[in-house]
This record gives sequence, C-alpha cells and structure tokens, in this order.
Amino acid sequence: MGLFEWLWEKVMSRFGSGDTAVTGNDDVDGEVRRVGENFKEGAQSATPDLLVNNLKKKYGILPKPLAVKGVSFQVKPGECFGLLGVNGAGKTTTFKMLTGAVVPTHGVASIAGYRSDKQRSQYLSQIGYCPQHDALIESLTANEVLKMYGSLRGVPKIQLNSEVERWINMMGLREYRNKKCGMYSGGNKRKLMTAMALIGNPPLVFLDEPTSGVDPLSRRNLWNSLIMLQKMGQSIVLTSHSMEECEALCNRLGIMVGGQLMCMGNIPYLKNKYKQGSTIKIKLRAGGGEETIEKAKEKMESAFSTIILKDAHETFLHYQVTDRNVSWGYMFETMETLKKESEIIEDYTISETTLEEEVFH
Ligand SMILES: Nc1ncnc2c1ncn2[C@@H]1O[C@H](COP(=O)(O)OP(=O)(O)OP(=O)(O)O)[C@@H](O)[C@H]1O
Repeated sequence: MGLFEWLWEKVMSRFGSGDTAVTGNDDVDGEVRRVGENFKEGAQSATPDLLVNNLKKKYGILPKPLAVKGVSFQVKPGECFGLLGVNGAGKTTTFKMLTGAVVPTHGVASIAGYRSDKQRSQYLSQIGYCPQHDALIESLTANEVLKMYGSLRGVPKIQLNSEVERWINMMGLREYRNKKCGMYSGGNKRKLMTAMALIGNPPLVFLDEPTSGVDPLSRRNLWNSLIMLQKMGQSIVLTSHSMEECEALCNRLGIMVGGQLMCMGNIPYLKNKYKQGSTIKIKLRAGGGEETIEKAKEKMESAFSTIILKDAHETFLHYQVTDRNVSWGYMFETMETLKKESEIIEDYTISETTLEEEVFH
C-alpha cells in the first residue's frame, strides 16, 4: 500500500467520499477562515506569505466534475508545505493554477500581497517552479540553462557565474555541466529542473515531485539545500511520493482527496490523528517450518484481539496492534509469557508504528 493509498484510506474512513463537502472538518475550516481573514485586496507585505483562497478548476466545457473544488491554504515564510494525494487528486492542477500555467475557474492566490489575477507579473516574479514533467531546451547545457534562468531571475551579471557554479555543485552536475541536457539521465534532468526553480532565490518555490528518479546521495544533498533555504526564509510548496522526503522537509502537510483539501497539519499531528498503534516483530526459532508459524499465529491472535498480520515468512512475523489503548506494559508482559511458554519465539521487538511503516509495509 503506497503513501497516498494509506492516507486516502484514513481520510476517507473519517470524511466519507471525495464528493463530501469540507464542512465540519476542523483542520481545514480553521485554515480557510484564517486565509479569508488575511486576504486583503491589494495589501502588499514584506513577508512572502502564500495565501490561496478558494481555488477551483473545471477543465473543458463538457459537464464534468471540478478537478479542484475550492482549495484554501496559507504558507508562511520559511515554511515547507507538502501537498499530498492519490493520482488524480488535483495536486498538479492546483500547482498549475498557482504558477499561472492554467487559469482558475474560481478563486485567487496572493504572494506578499500581490494577487495572481490583478498583479500577475509581480506575483509570478516571486515564484520558482519545478513542474512534474521536465521542460528543458535539450540542445542547451546545464551551464547555459542556469545562466539563462539566473539572468531572468535578476541575478546581477557579476554574480551569475558563481551562482551557476553553486547550483551545479549543489546538484552534483559538475561532470555534465557542458553536455547538452537532452542527453542527461532522468535523475540528472530532475536535478537541473530543480536548480532552475531555485536559482536566484525566489521567495516561494513550487516543486512537483522534484526528486523522482534522483539517486539517494543527490537527494540528500538537495534536501540539505532546501532545509538551508528554508532557514533563510524561502518558502516551499512540494509534492512527493516519498514519506521520508516529507518527514525530512515538510513543516506541514495538506492531504487532497477528490479535488478538496481534506486535512492539514504537521506530521506528528497527522500521525497522532490517524495512527494505528504499535508494531510487534517476532523472530521464531529456526527449523520449525509451517507448523511453528501457525502455532505462533494462533497464540498471537488469542493474546491480542485487535491485531493485523502485516508480514510472515519462515522465522519472522510482523504484526500491527491497531488498538491504541493496548498498553506497553500489557504487550511486554504478554510477549514475555508467550516467549517463555511457547518455546518457539526466539526474540521480539515492540515499537510505535512509524508513519513510514504504516504507509509502506
Ligand atoms: N488538461 C486536462 N484536461 C482535462 N482534465 C484534466 C486535465 N488535467 C488534469 N485533468 C483531470 O483533473 C483531475 C486532477 O488531475 P491532476 O493531474 O491535477 O491530479 P494529481 O493529483 O496531480 O495527479 P498525479 O499525481 O497523477 O499527477 C484528474 O481527474 C485529471 O484527469
């Protein structure tokens, strides 16, 4: 089960189908109210807050459901906001509306008080954007592309070479800097796209799956750079399929379902809200075969009423205790008794189920 499927299941079990109105959802309602209060027409501010006010999008003229059904949220300076959702939830459409690639059917956004509709060029000048699909001029080298983007972003001529150098090094593109980017691997294209979004330090950066296909070392380097930029006050809006990436970077997550934002919060908050209890991993004595596994399963099922078998093979069982009220004391006591009495359990561990485990295992 992937991250989005997991979140989808949790959110749907709480809020019903994607067509359900957001009414009654405290997580989102509070934020929507704040955006409404903060959204003052024409009020410029020194801080590059992103305010997104009731954005909707309907594609084409045929009677089809809205792709985005009224999304509102706020991103503060130095904040990294993660937008999550299953395929088709409306994330890319939301990104496209916020970056001026498609015109919203309804609603408006503002950055530092510049409105996306009435002050379009000032609004867009605050933004860096790494779209989901690479959009490169394939006959140019990384050096040339970054010089072009740096110039467009207003990096002074005297600093341009050092700024390009900085991003080439940060993204690990040294070796390829003078090669045409059409020849790059998928991962290197993503790195260059991300550098294009970040060069010149725009106050707000939209990154649509920036590290898909990027090798682990470069991904770490990029995360470190993004954390550094956040500390300097740059804001980031991100979509990702990696829970690890969200945990490393995002201060808050918003979960989109069927074109609507269903809940928002930081990872500990969401985890606490949707968490499923504890994890018990058991190492069985070797050589017992299928019989030992079945015996262990029987004992676990009679000891715990709310338990789900997540994985089982040869000498290993992985359980999730879904009832959050089962105490650590009870679990340890029970497992110790089973270990002593059954003589088939060699060892075990009990831990709080991590978000990563819930999502990916
Ligand atoms: N250009 C378009 N014309 C018509 N419908 C579209 C268009 N782009 C997206 N849609 C529809 O809008 C809905 C939202 O799509 P969107 O691409 O925004 O979702 P997403 O959450 O970004 O998904 P993914 O993770 O697959 O990119 C989907 O039902 C999709 O089919």
